[in-house]
Amino acid sequence: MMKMHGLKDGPYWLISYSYFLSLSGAYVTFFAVFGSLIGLDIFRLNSHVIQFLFFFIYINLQIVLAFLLASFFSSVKTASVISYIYVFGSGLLGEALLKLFIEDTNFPRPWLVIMELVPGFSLYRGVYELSEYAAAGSYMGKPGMQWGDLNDPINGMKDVLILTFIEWILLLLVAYFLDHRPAWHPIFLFGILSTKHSSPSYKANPRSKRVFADMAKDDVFLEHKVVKRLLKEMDTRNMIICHNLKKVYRGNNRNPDKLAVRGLSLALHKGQCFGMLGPNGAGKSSFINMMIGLVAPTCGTAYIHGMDLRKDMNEIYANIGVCPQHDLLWETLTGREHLLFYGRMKNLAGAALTKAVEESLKSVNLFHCGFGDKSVSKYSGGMKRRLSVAIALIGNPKVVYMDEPSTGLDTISRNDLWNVIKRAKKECTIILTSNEC
Ligand SMILES: Nc1ncnc2c1ncn2[C@@H]1O[C@H](COP(=O)(O)OP(=O)(O)OP(=O)(O)O)[C@@H](O)[C@H]1O
Repeated sequence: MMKMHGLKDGPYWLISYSYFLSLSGAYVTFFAVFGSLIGLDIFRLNSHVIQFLFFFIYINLQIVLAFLLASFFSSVKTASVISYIYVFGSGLLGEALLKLFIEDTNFPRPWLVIMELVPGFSLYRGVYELSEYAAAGSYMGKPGMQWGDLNDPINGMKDVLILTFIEWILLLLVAYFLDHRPAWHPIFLFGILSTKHSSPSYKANPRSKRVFADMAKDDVFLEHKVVKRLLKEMDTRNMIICHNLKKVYRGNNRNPDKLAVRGLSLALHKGQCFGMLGPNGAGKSSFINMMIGLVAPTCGTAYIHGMDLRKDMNEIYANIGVCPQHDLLWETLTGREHLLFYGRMKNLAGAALTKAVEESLKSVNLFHCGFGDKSVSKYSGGMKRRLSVAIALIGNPKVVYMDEPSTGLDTISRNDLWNVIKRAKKECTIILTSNEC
């Protein structure tokens, strides 16, 4: 969601990574300090440098694994269940299986290293070695594992440190790579093949054909022609051109495929405000979601000021503003803080940012009576909607998408909102949807 407001991949990764690293770092430090204070030998006797290295590398590996999981699972619940199974499973297996193999001197060492490729097992091995050295040190009145002990042939810590470090770097690259999904990635290819496979299975039912026949009015054909001419003349600059944009959701559990957007062609100039009216399920959100890169079109494309939806989404994000169907606001932040945050993402800074935020608050009637400085939890539905519109408009985007901006508003709030939109359309192109005629 942050991406569509202009947050670039690099800062997003850096912020998320730093956040999880500081959280896990604080957690492990607390354990180590608390453990030392209550006299646990494992923390007290072993070299602090080795402990730091081991836990530091391991938490980094754990974060990278979480990033990797996130690119495979779209559902948070599935990802959480899999993570819990993995954590408990690897812990139990470590205790029941790996421990036996570590203590069996006849068990081939290379096999142990292979098993420790599973991060949960390498964690188990590291903790096992630290506790063994601490116990021996305590028994003999000596320190636990020290730097020189890493060369001890029965000490598995050196292997663990090397393995986890290599895995951290490799998996970091894989996670970053998967997040960007280049076209030739095997998983992506599988996606293409399955889409191709499923596309022919889509058959428009006779009823939907009839609907199309009803809708295929002269102005629709005219718009198709205009788009074709513009594309032929390569005149896509300063315009929004949708060319035969289509969305089919693949059916699952024996449900048929669902045609949500049927080959939409459209040409819009700067200063135009294009409204899409239609009942629930007409495909309005699917169209907006394709235009803001949330879902990929099944076929067709769109050009936003010459940038192709299929290839230039990152550049497009920097030029669009989005007011989603449901307000995505932080209840604890004020309206001003929201606008400062999103303004910075649109590359505004210093006096320009302060001015833009003030003007923005005034334009949506949140400036007077100090509402801009109250937390969003105190806002009414209409005020939240107006703030979402202000967020979409900040930073002078070239195109603004608003998905049902007036839903749930009373007549006065709705009039206020239309006035805001009317003023804004002088500077940009606005595409909005509504199910109220
Ligand atoms: N992810 C999805 N998977 C399958 N079908 C979907 C998906 N998203 C939307 N649809 C279906 O596509 C059709 C169009 O949905 P869409 O949300 O685009 O319509 P809408 O006009 O925006 O309606 P609403 O105002 O209720 O949001 C609907 O029949 C909907 O059930």
